[in-house]
Amino acid sequence: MLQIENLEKEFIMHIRGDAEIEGFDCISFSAKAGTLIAVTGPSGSGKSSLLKCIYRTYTPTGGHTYYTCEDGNVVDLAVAEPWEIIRLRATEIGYVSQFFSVIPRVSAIDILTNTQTARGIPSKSARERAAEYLEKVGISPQLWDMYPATFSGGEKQRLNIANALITRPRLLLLDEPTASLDARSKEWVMNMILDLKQEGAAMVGVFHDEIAIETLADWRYEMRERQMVPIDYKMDYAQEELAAFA
Ligand SMILES: Nc1ncnc2c1ncn2[C@@H]1O[C@H](COP(=O)(O)OP(=O)(O)OP(=O)(O)O)[C@@H](O)[C@H]1O
Repeated sequence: MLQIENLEKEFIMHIRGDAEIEGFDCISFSAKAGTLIAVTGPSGSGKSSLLKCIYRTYTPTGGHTYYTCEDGNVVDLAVAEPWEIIRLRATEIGYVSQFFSVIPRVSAIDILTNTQTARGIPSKSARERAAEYLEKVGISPQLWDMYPATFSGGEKQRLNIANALITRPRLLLLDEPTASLDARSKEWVMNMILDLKQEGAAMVGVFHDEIAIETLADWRYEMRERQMVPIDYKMDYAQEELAAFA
């Protein structure tokens, strides 16, 4: 469903005399329907930038991100027109950011309701589903009509995840979805991610949490020296590729 070929990103800082900051180089991997690719690696190695390049928050410097749409068409997200990216984000591709930017003066239940009505779902069923998802991620009913600006970090993160999952995306990008969650919240969130995976979604997620990786990931890569190296013992070819890299 997602085939990434030689994707690269370099940041040119025009206001700093065109200084170059290295992102990543020559990244290739694929994510099939119903699988999750976990990306690990040290801080600053380019993990979030990779997800942002796939989602096209950042424009890659080179390479391809072939995505097979629900209608069977293949779109190269790396070079697709902005209108196409907006359309796919509205219908098929979800993203859970590392930090949730709260919409001011919109309640938690309205955020989840609006996400669905914007996709044409009637408001009554959208609201019912919003309540169901708030319950699933363990947000107390007394908070449903509150503004998330006052929520704890973990509550904001759970709302963030519910907001991405409620649209049932076919491709989901997750940037440290279980960071800042306690064990119980982590379990709720992991179960919801597993449900979506079983429905056939393809996922790429940045993780630091070993339990989440063990529970959710089918393939595991590490960002090392600007490249993505397979490190999962479950993968037959991983050792070979690792040997070639060393
Ligand atoms: N918009 C940007 N402009 C310039 N440099 C950027 C930008 N975004 C990221 N970078 C740089 O790219 C490098 C990789 O950053 P990135 O956020 O992708 O790392 P990361 O592996 O996700 O780190 P962490 O685990 O700490 O979140 C860093 O050196 C960062 O400063």
